[in-house]
Amino acid sequence: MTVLLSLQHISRRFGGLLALDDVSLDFAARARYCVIGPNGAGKSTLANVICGAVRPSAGRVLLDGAEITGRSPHRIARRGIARKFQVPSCFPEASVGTNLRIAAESPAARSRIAAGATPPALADVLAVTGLADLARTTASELPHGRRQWLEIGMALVTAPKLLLLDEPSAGLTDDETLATARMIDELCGEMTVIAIEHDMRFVEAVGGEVIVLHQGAVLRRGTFDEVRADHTVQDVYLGRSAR
Ligand SMILES: Nc1ncnc2c1ncn2[C@@H]1O[C@H](COP(=O)(O)OP(=O)(O)OP(=O)(O)O)[C@@H](O)[C@H]1O
Repeated sequence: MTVLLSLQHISRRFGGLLALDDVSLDFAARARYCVIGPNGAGKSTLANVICGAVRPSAGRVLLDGAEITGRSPHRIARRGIARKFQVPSCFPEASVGTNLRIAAESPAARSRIAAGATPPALADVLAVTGLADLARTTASELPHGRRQWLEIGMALVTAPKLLLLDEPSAGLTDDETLATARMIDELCGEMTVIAIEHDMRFVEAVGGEVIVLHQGAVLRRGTFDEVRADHTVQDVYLGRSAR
């Protein structure tokens, strides 16, 4: 496999608490992953380390073989890691199309183009995010699910190598949850997608590799079926929150 992102012996302490404990993970290019685990397992800290919001106490982060450990979020975004947070960050008074154009002009997008990346056409982004009929709609008028998709679209126009999604199915209807999983399936032809999730229906529908974190360490990684059948995973996580 071609490794896009490599986490090597990552630890992160917050005072006396070890939020990440010697985590080593490789993520392949153009693949999809879901990171699951109980509350406090270290999922957000892992995402924060990847995108530069949190500096690891130990270990290295490599993107395409180049070390990015401890770089600022802006510099990491310019290297091709885009993150969509749970809380929307689009411009509410601007239209869907304008929001996408603003994101396409961002420093991250410009750096990616300068590095030789080809950003997708806005029409393609509107199509893949299911927003083709809503390009002129003001973002604040979008229902929650569509606004989440706009946020994904705003990440896509920066031509990322890696798209990091924080609980992408939170607050979505069942249909929207499945549509988001299908969207990820389409996107991972172009980029790696890592979703931090709680909703096991979504994790199943995404269908990529599942990484289970527990107490800051990787408890298990495998297919959805492998992870679901694992007794330790059932004990620490699935027994409490799966269907
Ligand atoms: N900035 C911080 N300062 C102190 N402790 C922190 C900080 N960020 C995270 N932690 C602690 O690190 C541990 C892991 O937290 P993290 O948010 O990464 O877990 P999580 O798996 O994302 O949990 P959740 O599913 O509840 O969001 C928790 O015990 C949390 O309280």
